[in-house]
Amino acid sequence: MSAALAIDGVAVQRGGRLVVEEASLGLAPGECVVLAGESGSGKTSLLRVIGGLDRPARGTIRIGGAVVDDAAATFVRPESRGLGMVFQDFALWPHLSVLENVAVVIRDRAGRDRKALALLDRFGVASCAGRLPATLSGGQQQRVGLARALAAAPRLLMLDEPFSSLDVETRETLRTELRALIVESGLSALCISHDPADIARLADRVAVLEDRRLTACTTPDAMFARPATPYAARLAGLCGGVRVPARGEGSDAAIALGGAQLAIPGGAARLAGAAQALLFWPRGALSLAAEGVPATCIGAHFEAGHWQALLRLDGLAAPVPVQCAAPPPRGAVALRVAADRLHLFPFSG
Ligand SMILES: Nc1ncnc2c1ncn2[C@@H]1O[C@H](COP(=O)(O)OP(=O)(O)OP(=O)(O)O)[C@@H](O)[C@H]1O
Repeated sequence: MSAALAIDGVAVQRGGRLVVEEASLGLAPGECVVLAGESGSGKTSLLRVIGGLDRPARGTIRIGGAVVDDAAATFVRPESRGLGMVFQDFALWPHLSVLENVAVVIRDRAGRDRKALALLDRFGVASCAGRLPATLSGGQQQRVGLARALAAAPRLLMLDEPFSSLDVETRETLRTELRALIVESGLSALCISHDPADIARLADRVAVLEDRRLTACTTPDAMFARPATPYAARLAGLCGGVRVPARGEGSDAAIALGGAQLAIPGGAARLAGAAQALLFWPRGALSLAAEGVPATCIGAHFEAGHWQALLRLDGLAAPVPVQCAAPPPRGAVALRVAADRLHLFPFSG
């Protein structure tokens, strides 16, 4: 079966400069890929090119196996690409009712309103059918946006930060609904987001735009186990991001943490000669113990079912949160560090 989307060697230019130098990515039918990257890294620019709103400077884009743009003579217009698009700002037509916003996209005129109403019902906004978009809440407008994106029976759904302007609860509900829709309908989706919660709930794989390149697309668990960059470590939900002095010692890396020296097995290669490292760790790799790295507990808070103690360590500007069974007393504590679970990146800032 053809890939739902295949982009090959795509470069994108905005305002006369290359914002994406090289992007290659394939999406299998029924797969959801989250496209992440820092603000300004070119995510929207890449989505616009796939959607046919702009042309690539180089490369080839295929949808369902057919070339829709080859940066030369071949160009299939956006409305003929079989895409459903959902935008951050909803982009509903303000002068049309909710029902009309969805119905107008349905190609087959027979039973248009009935089909539009069924889609609105699926997203829980059928009761808003006669209203204008401006009279709806953000969450309701985004539900209408999803219904409209599906109305043209797309092969591929493209979403540009679809939940970013919604409150936490609506965001969580819509994420779950979208995931269910993708799984049940077999739709493929490419969703721009830099929210780790979107990755956790939606992504089969994650593609990251960094330094104008799309890095290898990987599953969320592989990204958690072996993040390629500090940005990927944050996205994957690892803790930390603290900067420490470091040096190579044979094949290991020796880091200074809170006045103690720790050896990270096999860390020298990852350090690549840098004198400082950025450290990340999975929750649980740092724990309070009877003996270990000296630290000072400055307080604790309860967070989603467990306690987090805030520790100050010598030489670190920011306090380090550490999960614990009960809040420890303030003052001197010791920290056990599972050095083999630390992730290390060279830092040269
Ligand atoms: N119309 C434009 N003309 C010139 N430059 C542009 C235009 N639109 C975007 N850019 C620039 O292209 C780069 C990529 O922008 P883009 O909006 O694709 O990034 P993004 O990753 O989607 O960012 P964000 O997460 O903030 O939405 C940025 O440096 C931006 O300033």
